[in-house]
Amino acid sequence: MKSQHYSEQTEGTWLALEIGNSRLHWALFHGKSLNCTWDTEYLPESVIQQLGDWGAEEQRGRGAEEQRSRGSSIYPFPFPLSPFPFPLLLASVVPQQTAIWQSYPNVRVITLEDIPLNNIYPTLGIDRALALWGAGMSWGFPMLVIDAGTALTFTAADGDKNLVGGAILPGMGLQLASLGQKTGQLPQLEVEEIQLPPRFALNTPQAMQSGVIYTLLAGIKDFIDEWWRLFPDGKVAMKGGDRNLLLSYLQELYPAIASRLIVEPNLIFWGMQKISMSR
Ligand SMILES: Nc1ncnc2c1ncn2[C@@H]1O[C@H](COP(=O)(O)OP(=O)(O)O)[C@@H](O)[C@H]1O
Ligand SMILES: CC(C)(COP(=O)(O)O)[C@@H](O)C(=O)NCCC(=O)O
Ligand SMILES: [K+]
Repeated sequence: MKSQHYSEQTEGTWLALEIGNSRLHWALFHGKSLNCTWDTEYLPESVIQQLGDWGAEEQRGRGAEEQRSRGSSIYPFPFPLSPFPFPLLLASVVPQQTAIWQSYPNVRVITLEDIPLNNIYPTLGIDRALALWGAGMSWGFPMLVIDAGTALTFTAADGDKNLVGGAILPGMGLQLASLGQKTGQLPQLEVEEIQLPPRFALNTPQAMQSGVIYTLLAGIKDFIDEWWRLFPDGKVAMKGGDRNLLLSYLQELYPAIASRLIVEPNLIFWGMQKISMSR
């Protein structure tokens, strides 16, 4: 569990949770200021229920630190929380997970209605809408967001905050995993922080890496080229667990594109911040 600096201030403190298809993404806010972020695995339902119990214990005067040592070993916070439970703003693209988080004592689930983009279609992923809103409101529209997560998504809005649309494809991890799972002879590979593989590979793992990486990069370049043809001054922001690896490859293969990218892991949290401020 990786965390940034945490300060001991609790006034107007709230938690933001984005539930992706691979893991949970957390942020702690004091009012509108983002204090720290961290990622965890999905939590067992019993732990989520325990969070409410911890809140009650806290009110009876037991410290969160003590609860952490007594309680479950799966304590989801990189610091003691007190007073607890903080209000939780939740955005999820995993309905089963959304359902089990309803037991959290003070939760508000963000829906597409909360996001002031025009032309949204009803099944648009809330993570895509929030990231686009957070990026556009922070860096300006027109904005194209590339989310290099479980799925790799492109999501764009024009200068009037109208959704232009986007695209969805399997992310790097998913492409490698599906090759391993759906074939008889290909190994299970995971995303590794490796140098660009040889384009024409002479062994199986490198052939899989070459195929996935070079076609992914060519596809990203093609979408960005088309975006700039439509919106020459349009901005491009990239987020998601594979963003840094993809950025390093883009810097090597397409430096002119890489130099114009805004790479920012917290786009969804900026979107949540804007929404929480306008309520
Ligand atoms: N600790 C980790 N757990 C899972 N995925 C990780 C981790 N660190 C890096 N990744 C990369 O992040 C990608 C998933 O991106 P992420 O933005 O976390 O997904 P999601 O938001 O869909 O849950 C995977 O393809 C993987 O390569
Ligand atoms: C495309 C997604 C699966 C991406 O999820 P992620 O990889 O970020 O976990 C998610 O945004 C989703 O379920 N979208 C609904 C369909 C749509 O956006 O059109
Ligand atoms: K995501």
